[in-house]
Amino acid sequence: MEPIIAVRSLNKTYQSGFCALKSIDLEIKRGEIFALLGPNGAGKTTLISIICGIVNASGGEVTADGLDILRDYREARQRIGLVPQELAVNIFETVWATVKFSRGLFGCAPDDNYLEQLLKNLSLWDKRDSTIMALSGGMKRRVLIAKALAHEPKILFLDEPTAGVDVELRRDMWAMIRKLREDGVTIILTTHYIEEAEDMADRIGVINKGEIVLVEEKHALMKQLGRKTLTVQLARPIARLPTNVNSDAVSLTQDGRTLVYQYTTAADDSGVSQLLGQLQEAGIEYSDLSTKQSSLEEIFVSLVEEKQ
Ligand SMILES: Nc1ncnc2c1ncn2[C@@H]1O[C@H](COP(=O)(O)OP(=O)(O)OP(=O)(O)O)[C@@H](O)[C@H]1O
Repeated sequence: MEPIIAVRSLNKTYQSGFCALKSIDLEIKRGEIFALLGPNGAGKTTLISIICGIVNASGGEVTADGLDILRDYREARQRIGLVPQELAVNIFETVWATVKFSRGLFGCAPDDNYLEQLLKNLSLWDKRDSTIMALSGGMKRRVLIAKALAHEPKILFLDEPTAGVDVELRRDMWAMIRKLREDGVTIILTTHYIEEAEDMADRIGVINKGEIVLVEEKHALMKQLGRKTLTVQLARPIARLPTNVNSDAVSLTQDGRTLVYQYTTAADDSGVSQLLGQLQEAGIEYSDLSTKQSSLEEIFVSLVEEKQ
């Protein structure tokens, strides 16, 4: 299937001479939730801004829903909704006027029923006659989402949608984003909250210093690069590791009560049963076993560090 967004050899050098994007190639699949992760200044906002037609690229090309973002600017832009990081609305306007104006801006026929439902979904219907100024921070963020969705885009970009949002609202927003995906909207989000990507994304792209470091299915990424730690609680403390256990892979805590073994989840044979067999051979009893999977955060940090 044709990707809904195709980015080819995209470069961006700002007027200052700073090269923010270096030959980016990226395809976004129809209907997916794609999370773009990267440290501060990696180029996430620059990339999104180019796709949305806010910043000009220095080279390369981008299509959205098969339309060239430069040649077919209006049509391509009509397919896209953007929730920016910062408030970009007239704070003296009401919520209702804001979304209505936004729909008109993209040349869509008025549809008050759609806008009513949209505001209801975002728990903003009661606030439709309030000015933006009179809303709480979380409500203002929801207005930005309503504004981005007012013209029924097929593609929604969310630039750090939940930064500075409380836990409850964050959970509501995640649920809403999933619902949009069910309705067929393709979602691209940037985030610093790795748990957000871990929880929601189908695929993850990592960008660092203007380069795409990796693009992968989330599950495959976690499987490939994931590490697991097995902790064995011993029934009685021991002074040193038994000689039949490989001391490169297994360590004993100082109090002699716990063994720690790290292994990769990609390998067919984890080595766990071998270790337990060796303990049995050496006559060492254990009282408990637990395993912990490395988080996406640990994977992400190691990926970015590798490239430093
Ligand atoms: N208008 C500009 N002129 C010059 N340099 C810029 C401009 N806008 C951004 N940059 C630089 O480009 C780089 C990428 O910035 P960008 O905002 O795309 O990063 P980001 O990944 O979105 O970061 P953050 O996570 O902090 O939002 C940064 O080094 C930034 O200083």
